[in-house]
Amino acid sequence: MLDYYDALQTLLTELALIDVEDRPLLEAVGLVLAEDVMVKHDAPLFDNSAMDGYALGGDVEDYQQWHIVDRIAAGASAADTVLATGQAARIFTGAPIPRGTTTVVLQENTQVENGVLKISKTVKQGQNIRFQGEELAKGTCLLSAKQCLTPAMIAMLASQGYATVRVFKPLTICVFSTGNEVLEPCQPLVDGKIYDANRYLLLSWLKQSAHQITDGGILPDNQEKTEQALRKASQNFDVIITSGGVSVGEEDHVRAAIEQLGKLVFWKLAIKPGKPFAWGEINTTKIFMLPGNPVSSLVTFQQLVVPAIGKLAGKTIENAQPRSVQVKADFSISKLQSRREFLRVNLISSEEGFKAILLANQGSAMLSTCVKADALAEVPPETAVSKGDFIKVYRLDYKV
Ligand SMILES: Nc1nc2c(c(=O)[nH]1)N[C@H]1C(S)=C(S)[C@@H](COP(=O)(O)OP(=O)(O)OC[C@H]3O[C@@H](n4cnc5c(N)ncnc54)[C@H](O)[C@@H]3O)O[C@H]1N2
Ligand code: MOO
Repeated sequence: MLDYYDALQTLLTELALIDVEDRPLLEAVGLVLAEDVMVKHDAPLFDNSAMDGYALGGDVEDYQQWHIVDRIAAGASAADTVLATGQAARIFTGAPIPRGTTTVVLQENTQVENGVLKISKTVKQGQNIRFQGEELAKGTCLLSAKQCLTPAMIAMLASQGYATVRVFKPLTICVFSTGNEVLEPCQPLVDGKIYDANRYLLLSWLKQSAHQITDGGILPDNQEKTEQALRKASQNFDVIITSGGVSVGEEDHVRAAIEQLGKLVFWKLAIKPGKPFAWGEINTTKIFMLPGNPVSSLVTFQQLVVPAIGKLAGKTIENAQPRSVQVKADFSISKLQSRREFLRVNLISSEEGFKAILLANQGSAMLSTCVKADALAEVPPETAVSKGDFIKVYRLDYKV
């Protein structure tokens, strides 16, 4: 059986797609930046006031009162004003400070009578001024390539006057369920049949991403129809994801179909749940085949396919890795397992930091535990856990 981290490394090393395009900022969030972006303008753009108040000219310790000579609002220019010693200008947050300003005093700490300003609290030189370039200097790197664009990055690009940004193209992804037993939730329930959970899990998860997601429906347990549907999908999509029919049963047709159509890699992963997992290619289309049990689908999707999609979407191997944090176990496990376990846990905040509480019902078909869980706690093979041990958890945050 293959170790989880070896499987992850193989996927992240082997997979890459590289189409790029320029997109308006608001159509780029969640996509991966294709090139480094430089600081076009110093930030702040010009020396400006951090507060509503008064800009003061001259040495603040020497003076008790100032003559107000100007009023500068945000958006106005201060180019024509020079404050001499003993002069002040009414000023607002974000407004450019005039030349000669040595400090800005808060309006709450002032009194004005007949155009003369008095200050009720000691002020220091250089207070409440945001200086040009103190945050970012023109010509330095603003954002480095191959990271996923967050709303903060989009805001940063806008603040630098970028209207478009070069990103890796969104992926087109098609999701299928498989199996004669699987029904749509709108269909009447018949003996021996079950309602589809996996396709709804994967589609709703993926639809939160910036990629283009298509519902491929349910494939019957029929070799010819499975092959037909996958051949057609491979002509239209970058990525195909299936669930079910991947293990060793006679009615498991997906693997056989991919073997006919392209290249198949089948893994027995040393993880629980999620042992049978396959991936492959039909021409340039990448295919991921998840095990049918819903929790096995969820675990392999989060721990392997989400990182693989990240890499295909342009991320570096490092940025595509799933992120774990260390928390204290609030449970013990003495029975050793040969496979690495991903257990559904709640994370509870305590005085010693976050603790992982093990949920009941860890069976690989028990989806209700996923509804309650905050994270997947990892227990390495042949490892016991004692209450208070630090363990790795992967948050169940449904990100792509
Ligand atoms: N002889 C063996 N049998 C099984 C093995 C094995 O190694 N030897 N592995 C077991 C493990 S572990 C898993 S996980 C499952 C995975 O099997 P498949 O990927 O072939 O999945 P199916 O057999 O099609 O289905 C398994 C299970 O999940 C239900 N299912 C399938 N699709 C859906 C769906 N869209 N929504 C909800 N539930 C679904 C299906 O009805 C089955 O109950 O194989 C074990 N067997
Ligand atoms: O490993 Mo399977 O995924 O136990 O259900």
